[in-house]
Amino acid sequence: MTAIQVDGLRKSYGDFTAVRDVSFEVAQGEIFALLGRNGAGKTTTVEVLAGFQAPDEGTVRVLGLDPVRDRAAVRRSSGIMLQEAGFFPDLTVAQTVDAWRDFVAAPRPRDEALGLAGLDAKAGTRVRQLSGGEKRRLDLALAILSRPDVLFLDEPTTGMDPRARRDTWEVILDLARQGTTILLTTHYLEEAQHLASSMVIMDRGTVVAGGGMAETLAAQTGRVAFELPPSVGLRDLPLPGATPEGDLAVYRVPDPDLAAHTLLDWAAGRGLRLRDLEVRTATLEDLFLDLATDERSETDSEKEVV
Ligand SMILES: Nc1ncnc2c1ncn2[C@@H]1O[C@H](COP(=O)(O)OP(=O)(O)OP(=O)(O)O)[C@@H](O)[C@H]1O
Repeated sequence: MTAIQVDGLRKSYGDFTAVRDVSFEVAQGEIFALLGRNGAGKTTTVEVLAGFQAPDEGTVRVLGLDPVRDRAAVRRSSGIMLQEAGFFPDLTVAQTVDAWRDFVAAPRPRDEALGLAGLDAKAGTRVRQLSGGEKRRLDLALAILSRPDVLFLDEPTTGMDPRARRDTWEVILDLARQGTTILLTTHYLEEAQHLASSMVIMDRGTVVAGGGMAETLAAQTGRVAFELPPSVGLRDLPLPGATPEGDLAVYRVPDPDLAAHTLLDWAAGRGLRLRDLEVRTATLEDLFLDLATDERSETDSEKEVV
């Protein structure tokens, strides 16, 4: 079943169009990543989905409901963790959770929410004494208080140390396993690759890539790089298509393992060593950087025309 549906979304601030013709769907229980550079339109999209802003054009549905028209029902079944939460600095963590519990029907017990967010040890600490990463955890504790069916997480692990980030990933995966649909934005591409089964990449308000995470990455080329042995030229190599990058010969190929085998066999037959050999399947970061490069070359060619 589709939990989140965005179809032809457009949202402007005055003359500036922040989101243009954005469409995607998120299945129930799925973790979906909304990716893009600063200003791409991710937060705007999340705010429309959460009913904080009305779309200018297009249709948005959360659990089949219109977040603006059916605002109360959408609020009841969704949780949201935005980038800047307003806390009362003098309340303790426990008092903050208790205050929020008053606004939620059938909330989780306080200790359960704090436990899930990894904040048990901080219950008695005043909010103003929390670190940046701990504040994000408190945000998460509040967002999951109502056991939401749909959870919007806007950069949920910003400011967390690597351990806390991994712990938070476990919480997010656990929630998804229990059936929660999760839409997250993040600048940590490793995080998106680890958590999400589908994604879209936005740039300047539009979707520039998207689909299933595994399928999208499988369609990307991997990389094989090594230092060219002395007195060997690119043309001597057994596979065509190598490009020079400094001292390295670099292949971008669909099956980097196979290419590496061929190259190693060839080198062994000649008593050569392939120093600094690196064999990598494509990562989300490669895709992201490739898109950025394409865009730069587009801009360059536009400049040439002008
Ligand atoms: N209230 C507003 N008024 C005017 N412009 C806005 C407003 N909110 C956002 N924008 C602009 O809309 C664009 C998209 O912003 P948005 O916050 O959705 O991007 P984002 O992808 O979440 O970026 P980041 O990764 O930096 O959080 C930006 O250029 C931003 O300056």
